[in-house]
Amino acid sequence: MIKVGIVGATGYAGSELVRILLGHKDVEIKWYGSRSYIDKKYASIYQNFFQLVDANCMDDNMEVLADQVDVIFTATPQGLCASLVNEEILSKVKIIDLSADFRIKDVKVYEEWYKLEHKSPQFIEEAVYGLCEINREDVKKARLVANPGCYTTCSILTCYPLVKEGIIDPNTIIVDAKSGTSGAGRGAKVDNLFCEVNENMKAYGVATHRHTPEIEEQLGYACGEKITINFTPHLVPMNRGILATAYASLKKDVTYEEVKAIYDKYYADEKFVRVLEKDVCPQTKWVEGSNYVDVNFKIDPRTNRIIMMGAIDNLVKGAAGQAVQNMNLMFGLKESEGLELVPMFP
Ligand SMILES: NC(=O)C1=CN([C@@H]2O[C@H](COP(=O)(O)OP(=O)(O)OC[C@H]3O[C@@H](n4cnc5c(N)ncnc54)[C@H](OP(=O)(O)O)[C@@H]3O)[C@@H](O)[C@H]2O)C=CC1
Ligand SMILES: CC(=O)N[C@@H](CCC(=O)OP(=O)(O)O)C(=O)O
Repeated sequence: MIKVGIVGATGYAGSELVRILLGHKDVEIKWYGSRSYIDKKYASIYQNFFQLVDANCMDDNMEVLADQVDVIFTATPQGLCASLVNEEILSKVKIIDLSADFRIKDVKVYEEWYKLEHKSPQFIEEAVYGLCEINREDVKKARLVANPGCYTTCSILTCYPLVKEGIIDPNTIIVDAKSGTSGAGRGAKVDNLFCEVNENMKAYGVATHRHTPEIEEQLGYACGEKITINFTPHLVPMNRGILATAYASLKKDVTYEEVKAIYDKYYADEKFVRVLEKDVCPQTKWVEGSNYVDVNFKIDPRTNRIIMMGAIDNLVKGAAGQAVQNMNLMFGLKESEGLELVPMFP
């Protein structure tokens, strides 16, 4: 059995890790880390785990944790993993960080967009960006994985094949994305109160959202040049789900069949990416509770642009599910172990 510790098990991403890992046949959760609930029963915080989890919450002492487990998931605020990790810990355990601390290769870009000083820049280079469909072979060898952001997972996988194949001009990409409020975590914030979110929709982080450089960096690797894009997130009155609609100019005339063949080239063998049938638009409800990414596209001949669409569950493929997918690769397990979750509908 693989022994797992979760730092930040009491957050939304951490509790989703618990939900998924309880159904994973090769895993035993040894450590339910928390800052505010140390020594409290984990199942008293999330009663959905009543009679399923007997453990108490523990602190976030990674030094101690590293002697007791094989892998640590850090599902904690930005900066925390970088402030706790060190060479001794990394020599004993694998780390999958759900925050952004090791996603961006240029530390100056990270510090500028996150308004934080990076506490462990020495590990940035070796960290593998854990988007399994693109970096699978590197993830298998990694001891530190930077689990991608939720909007970024959805946006990158939606656009990746057409950027990689040079079908679209990547500098014309505009991603318009919507997220449910669980994307903002469990912490109390006025912006996420019922009256602020219910029956409402709002853009935020316009031209400043920190997922912008992450999308630019990864799509930049795909086309082999630095790119800039527009990314606008919106908060919508749902618990879970992200829908990304991306617009870009086509570099040449292409038919539906040609573009479909490109998506199929990259995704036909990918268990968790479903390229939908012609004219079917992805919906968040069709992926809810699952690790799937549903994608599709439509060519608009009037504007010579293509509209690419993707949907994920932000807590599963956008966070905990992808983290477990990474763990499976790192430990040589079946990539989909524990993740064969059928989407919930309605
Ligand atoms: N929510 C989502 O959809 C996604 C989240 N992520 C990332 O995952 C991480 C967790 O997000 P999310 O679960 O939403 O956030 P939450 O606010 O719901 O949870 C944060 C967790 O971190 C713990 N924590 C906070 N501060 C500290 C600290 N100083 N030391 C130790 N533990 C601490 C909290 O513990 P306690 O409450 O017990 O004090 C809690 O368990 C973030 O980096 C986020 O960006 C990534 C992709 C998607
Ligand atoms: C709705 C909402 O607030 N979503 C979060 C993104 C969550 C995520 O993916 O977080 P990290 O990249 O920070 O790990 C936000 O926009 O900040």
